Amino acid sequence: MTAPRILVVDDEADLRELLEITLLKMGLDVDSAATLRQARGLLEEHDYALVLTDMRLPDGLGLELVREVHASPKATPIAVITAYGSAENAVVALKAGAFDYISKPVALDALRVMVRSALRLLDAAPAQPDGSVPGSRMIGTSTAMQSLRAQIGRLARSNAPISITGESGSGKELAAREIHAQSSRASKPFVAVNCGAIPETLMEAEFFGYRKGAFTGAAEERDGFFQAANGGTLMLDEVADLPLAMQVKLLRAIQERRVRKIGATSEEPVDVRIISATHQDLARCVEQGRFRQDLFYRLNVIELSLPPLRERLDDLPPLVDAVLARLAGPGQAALGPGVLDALRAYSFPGNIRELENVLERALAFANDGVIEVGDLSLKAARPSEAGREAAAAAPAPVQAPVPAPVAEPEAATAPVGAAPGPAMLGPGGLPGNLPEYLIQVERDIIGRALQQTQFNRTQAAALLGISVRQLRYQMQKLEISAPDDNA
Ligand SMILES: Nc1ncnc2c1ncn2[C@@H]1O[C@H](COP(=O)(O)OP(=O)(O)OP(=O)(O)O)[C@@H](O)[C@H]1O
Repeated sequence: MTAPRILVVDDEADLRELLEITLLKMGLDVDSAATLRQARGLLEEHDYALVLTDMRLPDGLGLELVREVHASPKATPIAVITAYGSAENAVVALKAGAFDYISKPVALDALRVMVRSALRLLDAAPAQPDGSVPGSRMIGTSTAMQSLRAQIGRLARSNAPISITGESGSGKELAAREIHAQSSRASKPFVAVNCGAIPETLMEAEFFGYRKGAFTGAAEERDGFFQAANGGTLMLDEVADLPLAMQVKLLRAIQERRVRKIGATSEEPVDVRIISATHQDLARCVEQGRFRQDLFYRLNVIELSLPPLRERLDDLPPLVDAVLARLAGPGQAALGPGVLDALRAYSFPGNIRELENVLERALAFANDGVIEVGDLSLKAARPSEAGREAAAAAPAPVQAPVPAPVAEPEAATAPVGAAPGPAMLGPGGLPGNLPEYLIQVERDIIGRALQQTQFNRTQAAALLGISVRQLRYQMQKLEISAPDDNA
């Protein structure tokens, strides 16, 4: 078997030699070019597992080569070597389709890590003609989904930071998992962090870890999210909720690709691909001074936008089938007449997660596994135009809005917004299980505050006399999520 072949493009003879020797020692074949012209000639003649190019060459910019190689059907990964401190160049190259970048002076360890990562792409499972990938949990064949799949396939072949936007429950985390699973990092961990749910005082320790004895209670050395995701992907969910002080530290970690545990004297290298997600408009957060421009620039290298469910209603039937099969077993549940139309007419502010919750609840009411329109209990909040028409045509019992649980659907989720009922009280009117009862009381109160404020978390927190961060933390803990967030 022939060794994978790498093309090094650099006009500095010393650096070229250093790169050649390092790659040869890794058991790879290496070709070298000192100019764009030579590189183009070699690219026509051979197939490469990776192209590694300097940004400035005597006859043009490495960026031109990035664009050409990225646009070519061979889809060869191409990485750039950037001058020290020129973060802008790195971002421009990643936006143009570079697989990754490495800064000068070239750290050989980091170079080896990057090269191995590119080589793993050679073994990546090829997508089906419709863009789907074996083992994918992502359902849907609508035009929007096809385009999303194609984008995911392309993004999986790069290490560039991605910023995923989309309404709550529209599949941002699933898309991030999919990118990871199709990438050269698939065998390494995928770590998802909800930035809004970590108390501010614990953030640094959670992200970067700590040394034993670094602070009271640090009985053992502990890794943070960065170390846990090393070699893999770190998903920063609800990234807009990061406090400004933490944003500075995060930017440094991303730029330097190194982190320092609390209490440590030295930094350690980390190789992590960052995917961030938010349902907020990050650019607006920057305008409002709530999010740092420089971090936004680093995270937002490539944007992936997820369409809301109501804009891809063609996916509703396969999604419903898949959810019912998962909840009830294959072929064990079905929809009665008019149910699909009623679902189509609903606006699904909580998107696919809400669809899952609606069907789970409906199944509980359904006779013999057949869901009727009346079992759906669709919310009255903000129905779409079509929704209003359908509601007139097929009146379903409409309940007050109920926050949807955030946990995986298979997790047990008590209904929120319902006061703890007499069933929870034992002899003498005392709760038979105090902790359970108190959890239920808290869920009820938070649910009511959210309903009263139309799910505006800032107002709900003010009503309850707690901070928004505390509210988010409690919501996460108690598995409460608002179908739409106005906070
Ligand atoms: N295309 C899809 N096919 C099948 N299931 C999906 C799809 N998209 C999302 N889901 C399911 O919907 C639920 C919500 O998805 P996910 O958690 O990825 O959304 P999210 O946008 O990250 O939500 P949030 O904004 O609350 O963080 C999950 O159970 C997920 O598996």
